[in-house]
Amino acid sequence: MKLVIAGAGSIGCYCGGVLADAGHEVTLLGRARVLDPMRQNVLTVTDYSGMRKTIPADRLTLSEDPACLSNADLVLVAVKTGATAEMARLIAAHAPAAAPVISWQNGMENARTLRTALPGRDVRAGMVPFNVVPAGPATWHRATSGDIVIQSGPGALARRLSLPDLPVTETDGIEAVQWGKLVINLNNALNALSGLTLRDQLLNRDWRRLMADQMAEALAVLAASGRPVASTTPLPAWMTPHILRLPTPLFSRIAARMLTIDPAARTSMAYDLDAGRPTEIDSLQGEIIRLGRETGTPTPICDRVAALITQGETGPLSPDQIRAGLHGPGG
Ligand SMILES: NC(=O)C1=CN([C@@H]2O[C@H](COP(=O)(O)OP(=O)(O)OC[C@H]3O[C@@H](n4cnc5c(N)ncnc54)[C@H](OP(=O)(O)O)[C@@H]3O)[C@@H](O)[C@H]2O)C=CC1
Ligand SMILES: CC(C)(CO)C(=O)C(=O)O
Repeated sequence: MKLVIAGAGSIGCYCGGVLADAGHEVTLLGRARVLDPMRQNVLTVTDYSGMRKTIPADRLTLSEDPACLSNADLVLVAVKTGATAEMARLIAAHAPAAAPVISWQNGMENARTLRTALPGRDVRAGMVPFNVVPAGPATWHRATSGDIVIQSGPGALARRLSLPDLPVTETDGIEAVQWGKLVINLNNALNALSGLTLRDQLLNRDWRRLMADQMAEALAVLAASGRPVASTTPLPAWMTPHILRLPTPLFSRIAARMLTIDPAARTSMAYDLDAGRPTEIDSLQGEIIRLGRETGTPTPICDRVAALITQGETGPLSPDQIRAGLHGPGG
């Protein structure tokens, strides 16, 4: 299949590399600062289990020119939320109308944005559960596990994309899966503000309590608004806050898989915050805050975390420093 990855960054380069290695014709549409090191060398993708693949540049099409979208049988969108509207405009201008477009992005609004800009096209939401971090020039490392899920539709796309190293499944209930992922992604901002790796954050009970309280707040909002939530981890969504609050030795035993993380892994928002790039806070905490207002459900922790990020706080902060600014029941 001819795949154009619209947004060559962590997710795009990792998944693009694995798909190209398996024989797909992959085009990476991205920035010169990302593509040039690949042109000079190879694309390397690695994972937590020791997998390592090197894909020579001549096995890929690397382009900064959106006209490369005209070559797509399928477009996989992997830009950050703030860049989706512009990417949607480029897809509308260049990609064949028959090429399905799948969002491999976090948050609820990306597929909506793409659908609005691409009326009549097969636009699907998707969910990437795992973390990918840059690990050197032209090298991306998958730090956690999980299978990609896409919204079901014609063309057996999941089967055609799925690989042993990159399983992809389809679901009729993608909205619930996306909400389940959003609840997990609320930690992106806490991780960014903590200055810690995900593993060190998870091994600290004060951080886990704050993560749990924020997650419980979001689950209450989603229940009040009648939104479906499907867990994207081996634990049911409602149980996760309780597990997070356990003492560390018990948590480490019960949630061993949560801790199967590369020691250096941090959330995608941590990289954005460190680099001074816009964050996805409005499509993560922002979604919960908006639904909280609609349903009259308090969201003090999401309010506080969103305010810190929006005001330009870069941390590192402690859980107590974050709680210190809380108003209402979470404080
Ligand atoms: N990283 C992760 O572990 C995970 C990320 N996700 C989600 O996946 C999505 C992508 O995240 P991630 O891979 O981390 O993002 P990155 O920021 O690493 O990659 C996106 C890349 O796309 C580039 N880009 C943006 N607009 C264009 C354009 N018009 N033309 C060409 N290139 C463009 C960006 O450049 P520039 O910065 O210059 O705009 C950037 O290099 C997000 O929604 C994220 O939440 C989901 C699961 C895990
Ligand atoms: C870390 C992970 C996989 C979950 O929060 C993620 O989605 C991200 O980094 O954006």
